Amino acid sequence: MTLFLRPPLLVTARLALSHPPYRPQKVEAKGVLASSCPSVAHQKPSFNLESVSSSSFTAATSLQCLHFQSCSGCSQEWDLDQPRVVTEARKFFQELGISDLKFESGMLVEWRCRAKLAVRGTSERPLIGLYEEGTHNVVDIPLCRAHHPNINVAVNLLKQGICALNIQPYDEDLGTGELRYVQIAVTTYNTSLPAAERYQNGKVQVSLVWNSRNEQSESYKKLNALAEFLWRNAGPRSNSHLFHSIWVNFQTSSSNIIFGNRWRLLLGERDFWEHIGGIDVCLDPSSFGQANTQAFNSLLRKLQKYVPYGSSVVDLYAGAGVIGLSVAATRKCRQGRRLLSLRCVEINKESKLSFEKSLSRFPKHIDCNVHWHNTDASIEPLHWLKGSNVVIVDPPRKGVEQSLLDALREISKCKDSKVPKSSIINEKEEKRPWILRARKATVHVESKTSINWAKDQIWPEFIIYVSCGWESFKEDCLSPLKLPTELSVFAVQQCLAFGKGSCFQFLSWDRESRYRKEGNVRRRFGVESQGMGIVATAATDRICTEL
Ligand SMILES: C[S@@+](CC[C@H](N)C(=O)[O-])C[C@H]1O[C@@H](n2cnc3c(N)ncnc32)[C@H](O)[C@@H]1O
Repeated sequence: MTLFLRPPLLVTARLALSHPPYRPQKVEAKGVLASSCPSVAHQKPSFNLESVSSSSFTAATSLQCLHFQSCSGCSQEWDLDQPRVVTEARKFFQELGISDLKFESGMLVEWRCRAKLAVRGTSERPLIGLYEEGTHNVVDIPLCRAHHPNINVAVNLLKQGICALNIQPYDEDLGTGELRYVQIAVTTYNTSLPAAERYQNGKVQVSLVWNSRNEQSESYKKLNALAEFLWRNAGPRSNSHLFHSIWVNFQTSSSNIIFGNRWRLLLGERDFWEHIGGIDVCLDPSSFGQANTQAFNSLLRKLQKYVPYGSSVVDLYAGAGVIGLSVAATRKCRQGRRLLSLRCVEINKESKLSFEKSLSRFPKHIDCNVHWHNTDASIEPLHWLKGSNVVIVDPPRKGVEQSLLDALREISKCKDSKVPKSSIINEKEEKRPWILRARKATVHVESKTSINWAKDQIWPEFIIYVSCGWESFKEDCLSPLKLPTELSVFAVQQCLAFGKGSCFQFLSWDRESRYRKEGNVRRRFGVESQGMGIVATAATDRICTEL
């Protein structure tokens, strides 16, 4: 019995245009009957090259995706290096007096290293993909061009496992079935390979969202059989080692929330490392991870330069603290200047473990106070802003919460950054236990050398806004900017989603060289830089935002 590990080559005008073909590889599947399993090769291309005028068509910058018409993931097919939102962004910033917006394009296809896909259909004909626009009908996307190719390989193998083992995809209406979603993440961190080969040889972490409460459920045997099927065909002992690990997430809720609270590692390595922004980061499947690894890395490299030495940084919406830690590591001690403190604030308690693991590989010579708090940043926002001169916000698509915007506005209105003391209830007077709990860091590392700085007198001087929602970003950044603010919002990350998050590019407005010429570091970060930069990168995930 043979199975195709790689999706069979689909010969279409679209795919033949520019990118190299997949090489189908035969692997043995022991004891399973896969002959009736569907093959992606049977899909018919819907693309008609003749309908595209030669002048408007450039293979290198076109999506060339078979699923474009039906899938809601992408909304721009041509000129991916000139996303429509860039035009809009230019206009938006020009109206704010910023004309030197730079745009830098990252990978146009195969950039997505993390995907959450719904599993529907039947065991004979599983559908694994995204919802059709405005519906809950799943569109199968086996040849998605945005996905890292190994995500498609994993999906293809998963389909064969579903079919061979008679796994029942989830039925939303009835609440029945076994497999609801799959999250697939690719790590490109493999130091045994030359750097140039790491991306394409990324290893895949699969998380199967299983419709049962726990390991005691009847269907658990089937789940194990599916995991073993994947492992046998593409685990470390197979001809082609694709999988890094296989996890299960138990979820029985009838809501639209993808993940339940219970995660278990079934096979493979627990720790999933990536090297990004100059540091090693560990990302558990339960913690947030950026989808576009390369774009995020590039963003971090830019963002770091905006943080002056000697800063105290608060990273709100921090997830596993990747942004904060990478800033702390790269703004290290230099000529006596260093990052004084880093506080990360994150609502998802699952991110704690990833943060701790990343911290365990944090360069030992970097000495600053590091705190990670598991709480809602919108409760008591002034408490989180106090003591930091740099605020990093990286909110979900809906943008920054009103209470936090209000707090930023309040700070920006205060002369000399002096916020009324009454705004924050002090430690002794605060009676609410949940507020006190939130203020206490869940993870903390104190600096080895005592650092004296007047925490109470430090308030944010500037904000780095990392955004994955253009509409909410516009609203959010207009509100503080309208004010005669002392705050400078000067670096922004924005996902240039062609629709619901497909391709991500970079935009940056960079005054660095001008300021350097002036030789005035203070002005670079001071009240003068009223403008804002925008840097684009990966979005979160697509299904979540559509639900
Ligand atoms: C776009 S992600 C960014 C995560 C992180 N900065 C990174 O790059 O990996 C947004 C994060 O904000 C968290 N979050 C959402 N609402 C929050 C809130 N009110 N307070 C704190 N964190 C929140 C989410 O759990 C998620 O981890």
